[in-house]
Amino acid sequence: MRLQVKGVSFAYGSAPVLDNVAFRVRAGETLGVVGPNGSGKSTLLRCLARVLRPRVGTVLLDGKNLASLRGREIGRCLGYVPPPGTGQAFPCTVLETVLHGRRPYVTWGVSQHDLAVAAGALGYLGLTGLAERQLNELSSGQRQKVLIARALAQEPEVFLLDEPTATLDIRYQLEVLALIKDFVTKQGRVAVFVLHDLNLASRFADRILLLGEGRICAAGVPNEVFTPENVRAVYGVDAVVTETPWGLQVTPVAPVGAPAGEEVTEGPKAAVRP
Ligand SMILES: Nc1ncnc2c1ncn2[C@@H]1O[C@H](COP(=O)(O)OP(=O)(O)OP(=O)(O)O)[C@@H](O)[C@H]1O
Repeated sequence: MRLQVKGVSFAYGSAPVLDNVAFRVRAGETLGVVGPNGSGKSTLLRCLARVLRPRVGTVLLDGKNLASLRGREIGRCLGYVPPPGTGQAFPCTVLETVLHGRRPYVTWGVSQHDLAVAAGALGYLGLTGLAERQLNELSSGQRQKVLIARALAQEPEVFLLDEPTATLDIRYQLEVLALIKDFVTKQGRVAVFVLHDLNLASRFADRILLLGEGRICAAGVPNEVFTPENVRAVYGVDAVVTETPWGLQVTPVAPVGAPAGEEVTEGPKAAVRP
């Protein structure tokens, strides 16, 4: 399954938010969408998830216009996890919520296979012991894991995850992104995730899209995108970028224009101001 975004522009009313955004994600690839607050990341993901309709441009899945998908086909193609804190927690148990991810496949009743897939997703996220708990009685991180488990149970062609790790502890930040990357790579699917953590993005995204004010400022593999110049230009932050065995380490040092006293006085200064 290949995702192709062609010239997408979007405005809330008269306020433009996305301007001519275009990119492709190949089967088996993960794309990390990064950028400052308000740069349009969530809006882009909502356009891909069909929550919003782009004013201009098209989104194609294997050449098929996303706008033409109907009914169950949408659920089989797109697994969308909204950012933490979005919407109400319904009066459902954890298991019921995850089973809801099987809805695009269920014809008459829930099958043993559906139950096994849901149980597997609960197990991956360490939620098995919480299966009978009410969703609205969970912590925000636990609730986020349930929504990720529901997307996993959905086995979609394209995962769309908006800040999936924002409320997760460091263990599950690594586990969730590794799990999705592994699934996508092995099954030839696609994942697009919005992340604020540039280090996680560098580690788990094959390619990066750096958004600034609704436009693509840089795109490519992490080494091409996460340069001190790009971080400075888009975030207004001086940063040190170092290579580690686990991907790039982007260390924000100081906002551009900060008083001299707030800057680092030791370390690889040459990388901060090349
Ligand atoms: N429902 C809405 N109605 C009007 N304007 C909106 C709406 N949602 C978002 N916006 C505006 O659109 C712009 C992009 O918002 P968006 O949520 O896509 O940014 P983001 O990059 O995801 O930001 P953040 O990192 O803060 O989550 C912002 O200026 C925001 O104020």
